[in-house]
Amino acid sequence: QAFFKSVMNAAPSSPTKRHTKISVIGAGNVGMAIAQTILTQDLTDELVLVDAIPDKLRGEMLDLQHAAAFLPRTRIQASTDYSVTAGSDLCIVTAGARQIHGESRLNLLQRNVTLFQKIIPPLVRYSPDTILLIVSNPVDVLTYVAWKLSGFPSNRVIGSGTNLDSSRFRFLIADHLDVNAQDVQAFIVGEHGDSSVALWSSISVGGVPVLSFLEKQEITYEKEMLESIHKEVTESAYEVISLKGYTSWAIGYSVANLARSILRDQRRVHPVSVLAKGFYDIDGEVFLSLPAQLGRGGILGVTNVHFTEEEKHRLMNSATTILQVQNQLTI
Ligand SMILES: NC(=O)c1ccc[n+]([C@@H]2O[C@H](COP(=O)([O-])OP(=O)(O)OC[C@H]3O[C@@H](n4cnc5c(N)ncnc54)[C@H](O)[C@@H]3O)[C@@H](O)[C@H]2O)c1
Ligand SMILES: O=C1C[C@](c2ccsc2)(c2cccc(Nc3ccc(F)cc3)n2)NC(=O)[C@H]1Sc1ccccc1Cl
Repeated sequence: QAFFKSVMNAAPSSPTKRHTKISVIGAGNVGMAIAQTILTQDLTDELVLVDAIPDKLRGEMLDLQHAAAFLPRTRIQASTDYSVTAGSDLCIVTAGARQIHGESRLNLLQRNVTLFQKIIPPLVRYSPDTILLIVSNPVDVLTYVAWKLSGFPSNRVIGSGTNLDSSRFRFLIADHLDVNAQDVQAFIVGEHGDSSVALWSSISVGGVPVLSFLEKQEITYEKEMLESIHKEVTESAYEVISLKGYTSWAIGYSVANLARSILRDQRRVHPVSVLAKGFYDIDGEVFLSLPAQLGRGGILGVTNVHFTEEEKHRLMNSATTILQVQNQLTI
């Protein structure tokens, strides 16, 4: 029998709310942290998990479904068959091969390119209008690979880039100054990881730029303090790896934050990996992180932020290095 008596003239569920579907490819440490955060924050109507290992995939799906009593209603599916991703608004790619002990980064990269050759075409085939958000490392090169394999316009291919680097940077600055990290704005740009570039002019606390209004000697101290904090961003990543073997929670929250800006058309500015060709004298087809506005159409624009000559030089170096790596790939 009906559980509820039908109510006369009950309004249909709001016809205006757009149905959203997110697919997460790779149900590992990172993919599951992203999936869990998306569910907790009620970011989608449908969540799909794809992986190459069927038992792990079904186990993760059942375990998340069993939390339904504590979560906003979300349809959760999982399959090794990419048809389950059909009609996705956003596809988040975290699939990656694990580094074999002693394996070169280039060899690992080529193995990940081979993985992408199997992952990207079916995602595109089943969701031709989707936005691709790449997390797998090396993320800047793999975002370029996804763009090439997808044939999508570059505004619909985004790399998480230095989004995690910047959020760690914001935490460390906030911790140093004993303020709330949400009141710290700071952009790390360029290449994700060890060679990233901290944009000093972008750092502000409670809307007050850190380096302005300081006397010259104070600026020197502040810059040395910020340089050491920037170095600690990388050191803390390696520390987490050495302590727990992987990272998950920070990348989970940072990527879910990108998904929110995209799917809710927030038009917020995030440091993410975009096709940098044409910006700051970069003329190669290379993806690097720049402060970019995110919305329902993906990358809506790239901010015209001021770079010092040194920052431009370091960005150019990263572009050259990445282009050299890309030229050695078979895509
Ligand atoms: N960009 C960043 O800031 C950032 C941060 C942390 C980790 N990462 C990267 O995220 C990636 C995943 O990290 P992890 O800790 O989750 O690794 P993991 O090994 O736990 O998960 C990777 C998953 O990919 C799956 N997979 C492999 N081949 C596949 C295929 N063909 N189709 C679908 N799934 C496939 C594996 O089965 C595994 O479950 C790594 O490349 C890592 O470097 C990036
Ligand atoms: O990019 C990663 C992947 C990594 C990591 C940690 C130290 S070096 C890389 C991570 C976690 C688990 C697996 C892997 N594998 C992997 C790493 C690099 C690569 F090129 C391919 C695979 N990486 N974990 C992380 O938190 C991030 S963020 C980070 C890493 C270095 C400097 C600065 C930052 Cl903010």
